[in-house]
Amino acid sequence: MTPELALQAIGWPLDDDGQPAVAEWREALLQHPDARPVRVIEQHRSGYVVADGPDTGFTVESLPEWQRPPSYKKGGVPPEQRAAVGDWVLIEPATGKDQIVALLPRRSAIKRGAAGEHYRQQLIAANVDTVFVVCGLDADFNPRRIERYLLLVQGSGAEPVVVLTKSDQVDDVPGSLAALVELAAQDIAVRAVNARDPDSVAALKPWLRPGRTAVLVGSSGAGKSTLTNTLLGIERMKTGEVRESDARGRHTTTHRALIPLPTGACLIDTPGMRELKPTGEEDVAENFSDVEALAAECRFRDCRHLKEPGCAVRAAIEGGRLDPQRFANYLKLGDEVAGAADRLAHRRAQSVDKKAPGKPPTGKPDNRNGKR
Ligand SMILES: Nc1nc2c(ncn2[C@@H]2O[C@H](COP(=O)(O)OP(=O)(O)OP(=O)(O)O)[C@@H](O)[C@H]2O)c(=O)[nH]1
Ligand SMILES: [Zn+2]
Repeated sequence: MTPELALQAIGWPLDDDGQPAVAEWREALLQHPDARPVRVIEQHRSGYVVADGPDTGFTVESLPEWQRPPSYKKGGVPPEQRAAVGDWVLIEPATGKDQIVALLPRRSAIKRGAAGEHYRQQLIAANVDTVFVVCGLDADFNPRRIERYLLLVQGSGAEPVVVLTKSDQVDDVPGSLAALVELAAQDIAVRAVNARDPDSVAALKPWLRPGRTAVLVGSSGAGKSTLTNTLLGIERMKTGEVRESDARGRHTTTHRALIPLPTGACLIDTPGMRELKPTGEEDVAENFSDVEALAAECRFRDCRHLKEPGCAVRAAIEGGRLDPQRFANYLKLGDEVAGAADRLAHRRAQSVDKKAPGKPPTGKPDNRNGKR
């Protein structure tokens, strides 16, 4: 594999003349004749892990101005202007590690609001061509959640494609598609697939041409790992089995940030992209009213649905009326939301402390009674 083709396999938009298909990138390469492009696959405080092809990864020194804390006003660079996963940077040989000398302009940037008192943006992935918003056609099917994801993708520069999985498990696929009819009206592609079937998943190939980068987003159990496996043609990632001993939802998938596909495209898999992290304000009960209704029938009010007698939830699972995976997911999301809610409450308590009367004024307008 030539160096150019190795780069293409991890998303480099290679043109017929061997140069990148982005004019600004060509210019940047001309300005740095000793530099070569690499893609960021991991971001750390001390530096970056980058790749120059499939199955490579090495650390490089970041630009000095990216190492200063964001609060450092003079010469400090705000976090969203520093390289993130998916970014292309130019590196030059230096004593010790190679050194980043430039960040190539982003073709797209997927961001989300970070939970917290102060509004803060978080860059999740850069230079993504396609965001597959994955949603099951089974009980997971939720047009409102799809809209939430689409909102995240909107304005990023990446194209959203809604992928409805588990088409083999439901009778009324047209009915679900009808519920998304407004999306088609907005020119957003919607594809129903059986994520386990390569022929069916082939419907996504138009977005997986060589040099293209895609990400899969969607809630747990939507079928992202299954889709990835089918696209890879091998059993690479562990798909979510019920985590009996680990119902608290530890991730079983082995993490790898850049996954080259046989089609010539690549997938970026960052934890932040796999799911929208709950902010702590979500109501899990709303999404799992079936489980909540069952739980209300358990003999003990504080039933944890493990081995307690008179547990209506376990009875429903054993009787085939409740999908154990759905229940496992209910526990997992419940834990996530509870954890996030704790952090949120903690942070709010801290900010109340700071604004407690008696402290010297901060010079900022007093918004003690204002709404957040
Ligand atoms: N029959 C059928 N089963 C599917 C399909 N897509 C996913 N599944 C099953 O649904 C379950 C969850 O799928 P995963 O691929 O693990 O879901 P995920 O989105 O990767 O979930 P997390 O790793 O928790 O984020 C697995 O048992 C899959 O085999 C599909 O199209 N058809
Ligand atoms: Zn119970």
